[in-house]
Amino acid sequence: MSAPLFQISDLGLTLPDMSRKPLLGRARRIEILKHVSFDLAQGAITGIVGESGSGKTTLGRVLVRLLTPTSGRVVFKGQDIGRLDEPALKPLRRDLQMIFQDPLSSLNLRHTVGHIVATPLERYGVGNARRRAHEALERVGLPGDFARRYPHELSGGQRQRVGIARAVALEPAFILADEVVSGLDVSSQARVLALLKELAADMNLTIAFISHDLSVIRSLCDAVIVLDRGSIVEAGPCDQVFDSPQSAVTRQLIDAIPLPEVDDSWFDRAAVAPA
Ligand SMILES: Nc1ncnc2c1ncn2[C@@H]1O[C@H](COP(=O)(O)OP(=O)(O)OP(=O)(O)O)[C@@H](O)[C@H]1O
Repeated sequence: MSAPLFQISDLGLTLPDMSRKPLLGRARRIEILKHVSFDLAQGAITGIVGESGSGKTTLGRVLVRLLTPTSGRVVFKGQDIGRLDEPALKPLRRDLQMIFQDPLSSLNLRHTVGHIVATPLERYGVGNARRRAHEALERVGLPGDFARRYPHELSGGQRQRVGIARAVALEPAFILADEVVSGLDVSSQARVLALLKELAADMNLTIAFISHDLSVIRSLCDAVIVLDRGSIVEAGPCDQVFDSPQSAVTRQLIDAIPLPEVDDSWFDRAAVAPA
């Protein structure tokens, strides 16, 4: 088995508490992440779940080093990126990509889709940026004339594909996907999830997938981490955690999964169906 892409040990993060008036001019600090330790296996999709405010997004932002940990180690490809300054991080940034929840706010609406996907490639000095952008768009199922369109001319699912194309065009080692299907209808959700699964397998991509929707996590992820108030309460292979949850927090989250909607016609069909 290959070494984990990420090894996180005893990670802690405190931030100034902006919700309260600073005492003597200094904001009180609050502990957002506490003693967080886990590995992310190379090529695996790991779900990060937990109630609102449990620290999912904060943890994700530490993984892509948008936030600097206060304590502990965040070892990525053998280097503790929590300790690196921006110049030292620069060569690693291409490997650490993000896909956002709301593609409309993360895409520059004044530019064509082709330009949006090509821009990071140009910034990293990748040759043939335009051609590679077209290839990335084809890879996510947006061929031909999509490169010439503008984000407002696309559906929500198509816009999310542009965000995915922009990330995968850089051929990163890791993608953080934070609530990326929450804004989509059920069939677009299913198509985007299938695409992520296919890309992870084809490109040996490691993905951390943050979601409040456990049914989505179950259908997509290999492993899952359950957070509660900034700490991990349970982690393991997805089937194991869902089939025999060990923590009360996990059980509550699983119990809260809504049952699929069943209308009257379902009962009619069930009544006439052979046993
Ligand atoms: N910049 C910040 N300054 C102070 N507190 C913060 C900051 N960012 C987040 N927090 C707090 O940290 C905690 C974790 O927030 P985070 O956004 O990571 O949770 P989450 O699990 O992603 O929640 P949600 O599912 O609602 O998005 C929350 O209590 C939040 O209020």
